[in-house]
Amino acid sequence: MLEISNLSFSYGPQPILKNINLTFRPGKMTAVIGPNATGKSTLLKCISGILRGQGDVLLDGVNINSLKPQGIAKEISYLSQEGCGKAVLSVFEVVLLGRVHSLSLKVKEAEIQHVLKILKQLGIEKLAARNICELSGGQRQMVFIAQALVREPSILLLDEPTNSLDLHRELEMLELIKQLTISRNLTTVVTLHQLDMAARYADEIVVLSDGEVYAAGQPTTVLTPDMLREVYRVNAAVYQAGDGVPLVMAMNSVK
Ligand SMILES: Nc1ncnc2c1ncn2[C@@H]1O[C@H](COP(=O)(O)OP(=O)(O)OP(=O)(O)O)[C@@H](O)[C@H]1O
Repeated sequence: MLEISNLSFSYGPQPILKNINLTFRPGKMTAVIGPNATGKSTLLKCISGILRGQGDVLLDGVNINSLKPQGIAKEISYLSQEGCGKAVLSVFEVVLLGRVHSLSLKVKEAEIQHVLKILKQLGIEKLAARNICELSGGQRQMVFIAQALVREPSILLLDEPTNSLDLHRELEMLELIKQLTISRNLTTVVTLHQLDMAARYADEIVVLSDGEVYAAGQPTTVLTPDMLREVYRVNAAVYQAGDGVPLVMAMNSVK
């Protein structure tokens, strides 16, 4: 279980995260939503140990800041929004780097098979020998997701994982993340801007507003016209799909 207790963080004088308290459970996928610049990425960075705030991030009761970097890397996979820079690496090598905590100079056959399996699972095995920087934005995104998954973490943190993906790939990706969350009992936290996708795939939704938790709970209780007006400043109706999943129909921005 992942617990965040009284977490606050600031880059400078302005507080970005303000006294956040949340619990994320194994086998469940949580979507963190909210307008731009409300602190979603910062929250994931604090959970992953990249940033240190005030308060506690507890993994099964252990403060992650007390773990060594290898210990954190073994438990937590974090997919950031940042790109690959200018690295001259093949797709295979990029994904293999996801196993860095268990690699030695001579790469074992089992590690190679691990990488091949995840490439196949994501349908990107044909890209294995390509240079990462020569791929399209969507292909690159798939590779970094493969890198996050190949680590076999217990906590999976994905910052806008469906960025740059077409609609088919987007659905495929969220279905895979959901399926892995259940089958591997992962504690999965994703930031998303697509509210209908959050409603369909997340077990719980956390709404961040100006660095604070505005609401947290099941999609049907969190996605309301009031929340959309107050947090997103849009007038919207919320319908129900045939299977009961909320559907957000935004109508206009609130002036
Ligand atoms: N490295 C940094 N140094 C200073 N300020 C930063 C830094 N990174 C982010 N911020 C600021 O912190 C605030 C929250 O940023 P963050 O990236 O967490 O928001 P977000 O909710 O993920 O936004 P988006 O939906 O646009 O990706 C913003 O005001 C941003 O400008």
